[in-house]
Amino acid sequence: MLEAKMNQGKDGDEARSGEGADAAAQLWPAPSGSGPLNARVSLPGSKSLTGRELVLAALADGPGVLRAPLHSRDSALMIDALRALGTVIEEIPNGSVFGPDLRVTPAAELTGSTSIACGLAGTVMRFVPPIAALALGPVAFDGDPYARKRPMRPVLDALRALGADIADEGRGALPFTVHGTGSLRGGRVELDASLSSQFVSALLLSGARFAEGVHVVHTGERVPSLPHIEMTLDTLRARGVVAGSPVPGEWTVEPGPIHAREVRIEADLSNAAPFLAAALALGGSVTVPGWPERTTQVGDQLRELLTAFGARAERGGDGALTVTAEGRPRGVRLHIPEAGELAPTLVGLAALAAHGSDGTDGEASEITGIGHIRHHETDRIAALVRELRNLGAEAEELEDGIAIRPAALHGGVWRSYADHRMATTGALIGLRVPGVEVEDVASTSKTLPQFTALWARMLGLPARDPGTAGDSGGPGPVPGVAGATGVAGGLGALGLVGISGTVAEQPALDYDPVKWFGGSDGAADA
Ligand SMILES: O=C(O)C1=C[C@@H](OP(=O)(O)O)[C@@H](O)[C@H](O)C1
Ligand SMILES: C=C(OP(=O)(O)O)C(=O)O
Repeated sequence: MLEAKMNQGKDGDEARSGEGADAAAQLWPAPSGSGPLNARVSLPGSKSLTGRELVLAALADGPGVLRAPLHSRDSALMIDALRALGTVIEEIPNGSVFGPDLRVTPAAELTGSTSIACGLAGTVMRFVPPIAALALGPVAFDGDPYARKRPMRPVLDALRALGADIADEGRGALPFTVHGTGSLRGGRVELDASLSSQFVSALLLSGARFAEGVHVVHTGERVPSLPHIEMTLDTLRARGVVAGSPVPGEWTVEPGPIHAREVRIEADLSNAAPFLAAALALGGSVTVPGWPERTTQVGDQLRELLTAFGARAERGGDGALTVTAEGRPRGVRLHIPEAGELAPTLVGLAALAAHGSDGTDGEASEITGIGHIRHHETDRIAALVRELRNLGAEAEELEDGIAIRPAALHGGVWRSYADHRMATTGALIGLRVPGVEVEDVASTSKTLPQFTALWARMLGLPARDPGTAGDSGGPGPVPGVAGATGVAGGLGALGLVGISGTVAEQPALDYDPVKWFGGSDGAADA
């Protein structure tokens, strides 16, 4: 059994007490401990699959059902967006602690004259505008403060070229208004997707409903996160749509019906990353059940990626993946343009490899091919380097990655920048480094509202009563964050962080897309 102790932050109770305190300013003392772990962690549904299946169900030729979907801030925003456009989405109780199934009844005619909140969800801000173009009437889009900095120009320009009328005052970013006319011509369009694969997925997901379908031709250098485009094609084909990639860098979707279906959403394998990585941080094993035999989720690459750090990864006959390790990650050299979503966890492991077993015998690492993660929930390269240095790491920004040299880590505040994967990376480092306090752990509600409770369960710590926030800290819900609402109601037993959590203003980072990508195409002004 793990010997775990709770880190008590410097300002401890004082920093956490006070009704209505800003959740973003709260510090969550990351539990540290000594292994070995022997844990089994079940995870809710995939963000990327839930988002796609919601969109396709809303565009389908009849009512459909999503079994075991994700319920989180991102999926709640997607549900709200589709409802605003006339889709009926109802909950079907299923007894799961992760929330109900969903019945989706497409609108007879998509309706505009509404507004859509994107939060910080790339999937909502990119996947919904093409649907809005198919609705009748203006649809105004906006999001969290930082969402206005995420690149949108390539997908907005592509939609215009396909026949849409979009007003963005030249920003190439949120806020903008799509003036839907009820239909879109579609056809061939060129677009630079080097900043995000979501630009391509956005056009493909709605493409079957365009009069001429869609043929997307990528014009830039590398397209990141290719498995996510493969996932888009896969979900389309499963609904009878003719979709493919005739040559690398080009994708086609034929016009035609998107068939309604009942679909079971796989567990989120990217959200498995920090949990499986914990086996490398502390030693022992962590098992995630429900690991699909075949999947388009990039999280499946964790089997190889964690092996590179020195772990063993085995998928058992029962469909559970177990990662086992000795309790000290090795240094790595990884080039992972496909797996940017996993990068924060892998960088966290690299920092622990550099720390070594006692801060004196660390190994260097370099993780590259991830320049596009500067455009995720925050500039993840700058944010990771800044927070690692704050804990004593020798970390350096590369143009498309991060280099880490051996150095002893120490405790301190780990800022999250409203980024769920920054928060979970702080928790991972805190397992081995006492005294790490994660600011805004509530940001994990973006894709995993149960993060702190599942983390506690993995460590054999009691999950706190949701009503006792503000005490000595630990893996309970975050004080000052609204309780579970809407579709996620009733998950209190897991002590989840509310999905309607406070939106955090992020500390300023030197976010300069022009500097990093040599052109302003697709990037909002910093
Ligand atoms: O389509 C999707 O569901 C996603 C695509 C990827 O985006 P990028 O291509 O911008 O990396 C990924 O990182 C993101 O978390 C989810
Ligand atoms: C990049 C991510 O999210 P988004 O869908 O908002 O782009 C992510 O979840 O790591």
